[in-house]
Amino acid sequence: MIRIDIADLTIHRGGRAVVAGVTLALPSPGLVGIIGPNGAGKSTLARAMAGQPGARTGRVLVDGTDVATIAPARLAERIGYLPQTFQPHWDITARMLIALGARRAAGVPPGAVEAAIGAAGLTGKADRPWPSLSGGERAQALLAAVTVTDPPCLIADEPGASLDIRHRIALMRDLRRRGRTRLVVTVLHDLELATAFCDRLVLMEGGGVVAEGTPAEVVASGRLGEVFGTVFETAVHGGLTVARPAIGEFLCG
Ligand SMILES: Nc1ncnc2c1ncn2[C@@H]1O[C@H](COP(=O)(O)OP(=O)(O)OP(=O)(O)O)[C@@H](O)[C@H]1O
Repeated sequence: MIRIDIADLTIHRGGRAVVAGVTLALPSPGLVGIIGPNGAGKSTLARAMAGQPGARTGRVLVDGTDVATIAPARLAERIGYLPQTFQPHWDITARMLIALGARRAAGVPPGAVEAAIGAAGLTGKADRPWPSLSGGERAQALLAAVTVTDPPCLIADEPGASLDIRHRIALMRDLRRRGRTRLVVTVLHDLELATAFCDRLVLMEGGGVVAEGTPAEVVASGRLGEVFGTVFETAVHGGLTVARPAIGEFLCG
């Protein structure tokens, strides 16, 4: 189990606050989605949670300890961070990347790399040069490299961006399963999947948190349409509130 608390966090980039006075409590377990329009500060917040050093005011606490004071090796064992983009400029294969990921933590069982390759659907492709993998295959390999150690906390920035819909749904199911016993924080642009699968949502705009709670609470806040500048329709499936852009409104308008 792990707990991340963010206390009045402000991060400046390019002379302005791109994360502005954010206070959040993220207790484990659970799947938390960070949503918001482009430039809202989601990735900057996710990186700060993962311990990226840099000038800031306020604090990110991991189990009550300021993340800035935790040794990198210890942090790597506790938090797996999947960046939005990753472009190796050396010759690497998926197997090498996943094996490197496995070295972040002690006690990773023998066979974990092979199992992760299989679970990521990369059997037969794991020894190919990185550039020969498709965008979706690379995304699966990256996620496997981060989750191979089964960290108590996974922070993933748009992990499904290059996946087709079947794989995106499979990914969300996997994150939700992981979120039953771990803390999973993921930046998401697909609001339908975010509202359907996440336990909690954090809606950001202009560096601040404008709504936070269960998907039903965030939808009920009425801020989604305002923040994204679009019209949403909501549906309730089996007690879950799912929001999606009302595409029909635009086709007819
Ligand atoms: N080094 C930097 N210098 C200047 N501005 C920066 C820097 N890093 C980030 N920003 C700005 O900070 C804001 C927040 O960026 P961030 O990547 O956190 O947004 P985001 O919500 O993840 O966006 P997206 O959905 O487009 O990925 C953006 O306006 C970005 O241009």
